Amino acid sequence: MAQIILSINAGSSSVKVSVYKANGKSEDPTQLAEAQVEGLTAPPAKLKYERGDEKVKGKELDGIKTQEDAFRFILDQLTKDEGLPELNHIEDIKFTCHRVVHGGDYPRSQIIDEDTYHHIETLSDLAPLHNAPALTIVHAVTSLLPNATNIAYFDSSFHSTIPPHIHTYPIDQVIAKRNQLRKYGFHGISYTFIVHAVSAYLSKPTSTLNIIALHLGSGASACVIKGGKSLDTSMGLTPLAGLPGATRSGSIDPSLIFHFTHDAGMPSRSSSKHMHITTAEEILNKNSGWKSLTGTTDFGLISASDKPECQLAFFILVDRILNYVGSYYLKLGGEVDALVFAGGIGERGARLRSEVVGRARCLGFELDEGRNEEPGDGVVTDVGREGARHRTLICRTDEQLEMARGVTEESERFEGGEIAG
Ligand SMILES: Nc1ncnc2c1ncn2[C@@H]1O[C@H](COP(=O)(O)OP(=O)(O)O)[C@@H](O)[C@H]1O
Ligand SMILES: CC(=O)OP(=O)(O)O
Ligand SMILES: [Mg+2]
Repeated sequence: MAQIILSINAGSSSVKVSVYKANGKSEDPTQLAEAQVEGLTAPPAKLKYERGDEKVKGKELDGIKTQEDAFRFILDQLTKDEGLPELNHIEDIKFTCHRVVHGGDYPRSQIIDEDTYHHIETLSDLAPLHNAPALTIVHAVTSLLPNATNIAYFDSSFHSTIPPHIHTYPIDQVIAKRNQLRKYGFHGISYTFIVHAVSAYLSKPTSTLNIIALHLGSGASACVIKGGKSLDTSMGLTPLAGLPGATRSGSIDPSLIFHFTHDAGMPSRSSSKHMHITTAEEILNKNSGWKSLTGTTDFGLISASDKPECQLAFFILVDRILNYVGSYYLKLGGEVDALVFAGGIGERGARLRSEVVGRARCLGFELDEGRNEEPGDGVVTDVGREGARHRTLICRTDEQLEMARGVTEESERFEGGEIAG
């Protein structure tokens, strides 16, 4: 009997679910189908579906507003697809992997039992756009797919190698330790994929790989990776810090919010029994970023528009990215194998890459504009000018595949024992 893995990636604006057939421990699982509901922050949500040659793109969906709605819709689509007989018996779904953004101190993936579930719930306040929605999907899976073992993969785990002088905030350390206030960092499942893909592409062992990686999606972050490990990243205690995003401000002067509204410290409308966020957090997480500047969360539209507000948003992102490229280059002492673009904007935003790399020329990064415009669809593509001092790459990151690999490699750690081919 084939063992089926469902890999579920709940982002802030999308839910992506990939279905895999396991091929034993040492081989990558085979993808059978991938469904994606995107645009949850820019309704109507849209469906993208791929199974073999069958492709649906941009189908508008009514009434799909939350990550849970999106997941339920996708599961229905998958189990009803006659071209996907592997999912006709849902009891064959052995593992469901869930991307959980904030994992606190968890250094690696965990089976989601009652304790883990509640621990993830307590971290919801620190990732208000992510943890609670991911748990609604875990909850749905337990009732819809009772035979599946749920495993959480944490975005924060990859950054457990960040040293204390980088992850410590200069505040009272008694309070910092008691309340676990430090930099955690996120997008780590994506950065793990990027490390493996780029080291294979460059034929360099991961332990010697030095890169500056940019994961630019609805949430955007930068990461400096030294010897294959995270040395620093732009997100912090929460995914709000660092680069701006679709609805997030990114880093601002912390005092700003008290000048913005007198209600900053009051509980927000989004607070619930399990998640407590203030008006300040609500404003900075949900009503800022591209949405507040331009009225759209779609960076593709922003990049293509010559409206002044779109130009402003576009160059704000360019500027903030350069802050990290410059400082991370220093942190690597100039020993950089590549600058890597990933995530929806990083992979599809030719104009953004061109503006960023053009300004990083003094560091030795240069683009081949032709390849930048039409990079093809390999997992890793070199878009740098031949002969440039450092390479510039695009990596089509795949968080679902990274989680599914994790399951097949470590299946004996999880309930259900060794994975079969
Ligand atoms: N051609 C494009 N140029 C720039 N950005 C794009 C383009 N196409 C899509 N995007 C942007 O990619 C972002 C979504 O990235 P993705 O990584 O899929 O998001 P998520 O964080 O939800 O996983 C959206 O802001 C979308 O507008
Ligand atoms: C951590 C984070 O911001 O994730 P996403 O970009 O998927 O919202
Ligand atoms: Mg994402």
